Amino acid sequence: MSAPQASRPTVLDGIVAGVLEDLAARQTRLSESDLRAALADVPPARDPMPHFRGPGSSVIAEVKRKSPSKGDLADIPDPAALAKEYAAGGAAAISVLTEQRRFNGSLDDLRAVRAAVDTPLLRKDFIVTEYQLLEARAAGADLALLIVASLPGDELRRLHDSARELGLTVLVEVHDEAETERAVDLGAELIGVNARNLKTLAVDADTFGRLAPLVPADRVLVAESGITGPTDVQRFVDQGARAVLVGEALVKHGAPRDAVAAMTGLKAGKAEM
Ligand SMILES: O=C(O)c1ccccc1NCC(=O)[C@H](O)[C@H](O)COP(=O)(O)O
Repeated sequence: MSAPQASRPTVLDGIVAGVLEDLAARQTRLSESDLRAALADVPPARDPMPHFRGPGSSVIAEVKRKSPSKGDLADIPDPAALAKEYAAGGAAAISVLTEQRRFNGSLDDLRAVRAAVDTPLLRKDFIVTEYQLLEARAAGADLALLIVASLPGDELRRLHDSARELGLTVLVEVHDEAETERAVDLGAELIGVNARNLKTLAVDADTFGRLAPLVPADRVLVAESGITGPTDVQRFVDQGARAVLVGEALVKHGAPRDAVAAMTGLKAGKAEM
């Protein structure tokens, strides 16, 4: 009998490996106890849930320079200026990609955006340790992303509980049926369905419609990736999304404030009218 084949590392494995190397370097500069001490000066996290549960679609507008699937998207020399445009357009939250190697983001971007707007902020990264949650809160984030695919076994619950103890709202991201079941069992209040397949990086717009029925109605569903404009948003709202997370279409748009405004406040059922 031949030995079992080790499964090949996925795109996600590669990203997380780089994230862990960069994290180790930061941890040598700032100990976890010093980071915890710094939290004493940070105001409490904002709660984005009332906005998401309010009438019409909410937009989580992303600051995203680059991605593994598309390469360079936009320069964004001043993320704070872009965030102000998003806020003026009515974004319910702003997502800042802080991963450096593949997305060209940083915690400095998050801090700059925090200083510029009062809108709830999401640290969008590949979070696999409590230290990264502490960094998120210390930089002024109100939400943190946890990707179910990168958190096996008890890790998901452990980090979810730690994030909640820090006052962070958690966006729990799923890609398929099994991950959705784990998110629901966890009791996640905010569940993001990411249409981007992490093995092929292709976006499948039907993913949301497939997974949404598996999520109880008391949870808030976010549709993520590949959303190009109000027509896409309307389709996801009709399928049960309360919010959409949009990166590429906004960073490439000449008028991001107007683009956010056009995606905000859409109500289920409008598409049939
Ligand atoms: O964007 C990628 O190529 C990517 C690849 C691997 C893991 C994550 C990736 N993106 C993170 C995101 O989830 C998106 O930035 C977010 O959903 C916005 O997507 P889009 O509107 O399509 O830029």
